[in-house]
Amino acid sequence: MVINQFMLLVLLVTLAYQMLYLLTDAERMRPVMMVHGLSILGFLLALLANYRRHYLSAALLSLGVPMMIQVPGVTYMISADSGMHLFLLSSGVLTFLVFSNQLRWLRYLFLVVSTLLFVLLDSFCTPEIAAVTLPAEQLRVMFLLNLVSFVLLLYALSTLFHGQLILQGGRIERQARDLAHLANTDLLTQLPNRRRIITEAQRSGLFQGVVAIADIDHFKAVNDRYGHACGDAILQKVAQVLQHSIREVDRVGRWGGEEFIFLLSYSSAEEALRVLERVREQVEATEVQFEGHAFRVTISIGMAVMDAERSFDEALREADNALYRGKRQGRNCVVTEAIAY
Ligand SMILES: Nc1nc2c(ncn2[C@@H]2O[C@H](COP(=O)(O)OP(=O)(O)OP(=O)(O)O)[C@@H](O)[C@H]2O)c(=O)[nH]1
Repeated sequence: MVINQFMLLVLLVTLAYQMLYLLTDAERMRPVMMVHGLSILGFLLALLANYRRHYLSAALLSLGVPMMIQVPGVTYMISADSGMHLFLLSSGVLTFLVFSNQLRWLRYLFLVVSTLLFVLLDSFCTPEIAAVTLPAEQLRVMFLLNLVSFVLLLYALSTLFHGQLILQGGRIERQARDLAHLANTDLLTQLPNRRRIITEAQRSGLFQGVVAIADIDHFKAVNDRYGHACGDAILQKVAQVLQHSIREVDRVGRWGGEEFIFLLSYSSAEEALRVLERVREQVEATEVQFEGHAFRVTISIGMAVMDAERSFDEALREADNALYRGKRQGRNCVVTEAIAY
């Protein structure tokens, strides 16, 4: 893509010069026009190679033709006083555009060859031995034009690399965000997964709140009777209900299997119990549609307070014990260490 754009640009500039010489000084500039003609042929071949996906040939032609044929050829014809050979100094930067990292030896080769060529042309191509004799004033104007073009070319290349860097940075940032999302999200329910919840609970430090574990009742029977896909649909629906039944400051995640976990920042256990009781009722009242059938499930919830004296792990153990008791007491209930609703 970049080779194509670069080639088209050089081709257009060369064609423009060719037209200018043809219309103004065709007789005198004939040797230069021959070099340009040869270069145009090379550029067309480079474009063709690129189109046919022969990328190495395209890369070699796209840098080889201007650096090894056009610039040295024209400099030799009209002398180094034209400043044409300055463009050879940009080859070091251009090689990064044309050759991939696997071909970096070609970058060094082009850099060395074009620098040597620059020194040779600058030392030996004087106006006295030039095949085309141009007035000193015209050579001076050409030198200035070539110098400005050379600086603009370097500026354009820096802008291009800078733009590519910004684009790449944005892409890496997006990929990192996507990866973090994938690593922290449960695929089926799209809730935060166990790892995310643990990280958040540990990050909260002396967090005053409630940990609760909710477990779908008799879920194995649903799976066995209606199939795993039906079980998945129920898990997704229950996850939605749980997510919508808590405040933004609270968290609910999938703990694993048919278990969900809550991190609630309520000031008292009674308040948290009221909220969890409402969650339980909402799940009970929700109808899950699957392949034309309607299903209802219930959940049992065990909860425990987490504070400065009771760590997340301890509170989690207690919530698990409470849940176990809730299951034994008949399910579809919210249980703490002391009270069952
Ligand atoms: N469809 C589906 N089923 C799952 C998934 N993860 C776990 N399960 C099933 O959840 C069921 C859990 O069963 P049990 O632990 O025996 O508990 P239960 O049948 O809900 O009974 P109680 O908890 O005592 O009310 C098992 O059949 C698991 O295969 C899942 O991602 N999708």
